[in-house]
Amino acid sequence: MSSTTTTAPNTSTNKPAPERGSRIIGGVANYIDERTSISGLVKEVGRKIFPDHWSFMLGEVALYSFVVVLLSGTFLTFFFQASMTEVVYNGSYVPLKGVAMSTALQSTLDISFDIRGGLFVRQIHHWAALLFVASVMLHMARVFFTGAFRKPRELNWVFGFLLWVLAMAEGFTGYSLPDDLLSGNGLRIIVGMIEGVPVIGVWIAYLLFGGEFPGTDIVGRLYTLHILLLPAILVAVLGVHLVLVVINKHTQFAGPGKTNENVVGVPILPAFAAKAGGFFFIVAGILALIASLFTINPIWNYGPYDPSPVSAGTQPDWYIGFADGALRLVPPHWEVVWFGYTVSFNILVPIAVLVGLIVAILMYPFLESWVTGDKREHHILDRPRNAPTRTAIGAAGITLYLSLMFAASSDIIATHFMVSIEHVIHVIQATTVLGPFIAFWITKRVCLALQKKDREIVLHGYESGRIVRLPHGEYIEVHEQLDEYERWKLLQFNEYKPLMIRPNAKGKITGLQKVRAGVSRFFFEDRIEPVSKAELEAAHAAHHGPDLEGGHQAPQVGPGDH
Ligand code: HEM
Ligand code: HEM
Repeated sequence: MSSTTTTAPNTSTNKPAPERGSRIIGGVANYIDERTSISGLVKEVGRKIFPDHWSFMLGEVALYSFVVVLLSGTFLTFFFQASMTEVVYNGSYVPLKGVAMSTALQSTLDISFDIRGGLFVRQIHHWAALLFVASVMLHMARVFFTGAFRKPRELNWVFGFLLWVLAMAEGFTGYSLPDDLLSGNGLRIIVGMIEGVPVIGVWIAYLLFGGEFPGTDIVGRLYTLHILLLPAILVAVLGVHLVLVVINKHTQFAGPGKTNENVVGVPILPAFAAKAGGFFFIVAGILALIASLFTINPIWNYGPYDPSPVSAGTQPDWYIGFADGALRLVPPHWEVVWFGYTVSFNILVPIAVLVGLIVAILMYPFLESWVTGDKREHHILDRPRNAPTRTAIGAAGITLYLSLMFAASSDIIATHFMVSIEHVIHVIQATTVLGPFIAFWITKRVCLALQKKDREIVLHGYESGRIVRLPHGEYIEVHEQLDEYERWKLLQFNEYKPLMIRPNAKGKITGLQKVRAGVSRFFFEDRIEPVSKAELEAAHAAHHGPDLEGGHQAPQVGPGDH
C-alpha cells in the first residue's frame, strides 16, 4: 500500500510517478490504516485461498440473494405500514375501491400501484427470498453429499442449520405481513398447529396473537420479527458462519497436489473477490429480470383476509410446503377424546414428523462421526458414490421432503390431472411412507455399482471400442489408460469397516455399544474394497501384452492406496 502513496517524484529510478487517482486512493487507504491497522486483517484474509468447483457457488448465491433481500426489504420498510387498523381502500386499483381492509394491506397495495418502482421492488424482494431459501437448501445438500460437515466443520453445519431455520422463519413472517387472504390463511394453519399442542397450545396461541385469532396485534408483532429481530440474528449467525469458513479453510475435491494439509485455488484478493463481485451483479441482475417479467404474490387478486373464504388452488411459498403437506396427509379422523380433552393426532403426528426431520438434519454430522468412530480432520471431500450409505440416507430424506412438499399441492395436482383429491393423497401417503426406503435402496445400489465401475476403470482402463488383431491372430480390445488426474480422483477415498465391539474396563459390553455396532454394520457392511497396490500391479502385469498405445505407464497408485 505504502508504495502507491509515495508523493515525491522518485528521480533516482525510472518508475513513472503514480497516477493522481491512485495517489488519492492510496492516501485514503493509508489514512484509514493508520487509524485502524486494518491492513493486517486485509492481508491475512486476502491471502485465503478459495478452491474452484461449481458446487461451491451455491453458498455464494445464498449470500448474494440475501444481500438483494436486505436491500429490497429496506426499501419496502419506507412504505409498508404494519397496522391492522381498518380503512377503506381508495387507491388506484379500481376493483378494490371502497373495500374495507387493514392498513397493512392498503399500504402493500399502494407499494404495488401507487409508489414508483414499488411493485418491482416488492417482486424482487419476494423472488430473491425464494431464491435465497432454494440456494440455502441446495448449498446444504452439497455440504451433506460431499461430507463437508465432517470434523472440523460440524460446528459450522450447526450455524448453517440455524441459518436455514431463520431463513424459513423470515420467509413465513414476510409472507404474513400484507394481511391479504393468502397470508391470513397461512397464519390460520399455524394457529391450528399451535392450538393442537395439548395443554399449553391454546395459551401460546393467545399469547402470540394477543387474544383470539386473528386479533389486531399480529401483523405488528410479525413486522418486528421480520425486519428487526430475525434479520439481526441472521446477520450475526451468518457472520460467524463465514468467519468459520475462513478459519477452517475451504474443503476441496481430491486431485494431484491437493492434500488434507493444503488448499489449492485462487486467493480471495484480488482474483476471487473480483469474480465474486461480478457474480453478485449477475445474481442481482437475474433477479431483477425475473421480478420485472413474472408476477409473484398478486395480493390484489386475493383481497383482504377474512376467516370464512379460502380460495382454491392457493399455495404457500415452496419452502413452507413440506409443513402444509404433512398436515394434509394425515387422515382427519385421527383424533381421540381423553378425560374430556381432544387430542389431535392429526396435528401431533405431522408436527412429530417435521420436528424429527429437522432434528435429524441438525444431528447428522454427530451421528455419522459416532458411527464411524473417525476423529480425524477431513479437508478432502467425498464423491457421493464413495459414501453410499450417507448418499442413500440423503436421497431418502429428499424423497420424504419432496413427498411432503408435493402433498401441499395435492389440490392443484388433482384439478390439473383431473383425478380425485383422495387418490392424489393416497398416492402421496404411499410415497411418503415407502418412498424413502425405496430411494435408500436404489441409491445405495447405484453408488456401489458406480464404485465397482470405478474399480474396473482403475484396474483395466477405459474400453476404447477399438478391436485390434495381434500378429498371431488373437483379437483384443484396446483399453485406454487413465491420466494421472482421473486415477487420483478414482483412487482417493476413505475406507470404513463396521466397528468392532470391545468390552469396557469392567469387561462388559453395554447396550449403547451394541446399538453403535449395529448402526455401524448398517452403514459399512455392504461396501466395495478400494483398489490395493497389489491389485494394481497384478492388473498391469496381466494387461502387458504388446504396448498398443505407444508407451503407457504402469498405473501409479494414488493417495488412496490404503
Ligand atoms: C444464509 C444461509 C447461508 C449462507 C449465505 C452460506 C454461505 C456459505 C458460503 C459462501 C460458504 C463458502 C462457499 C461454499 O462452500 O459454498 C459456506 C460454506 C459452508 N456452509 Fe454455508 N451458508 C448458508 C447456510 C448453510 C447451511 C444451511 C448449512 C448446513 C446446514 C451450511 C454449511 C456450510 C458448511 C459446512 C460450509 C463449509 C464448506 C466447506 O468448507 O466445504 N451453510 N457457506
Ligand atoms: C431472509 C430474509 C427475508 C426473507 C426470506 C423475506 C421474505 C419476505 C416475503 C416473502 C415477503 C412478502 C412479500 C410480498 O408481499 O409478496 C416479505 C415482505 C416484506 N419484507 Fe421481507 N424478507 C426478508 C428480509 C427482510 C428484511 C431484512 C426487511 C427489512 C429490512 C424486509 C422487509 C419487508 C417488508 C417491509 C415487507 C412487507 C411489504 C410487502 O409485503 O411487500 N424483509 N418479505
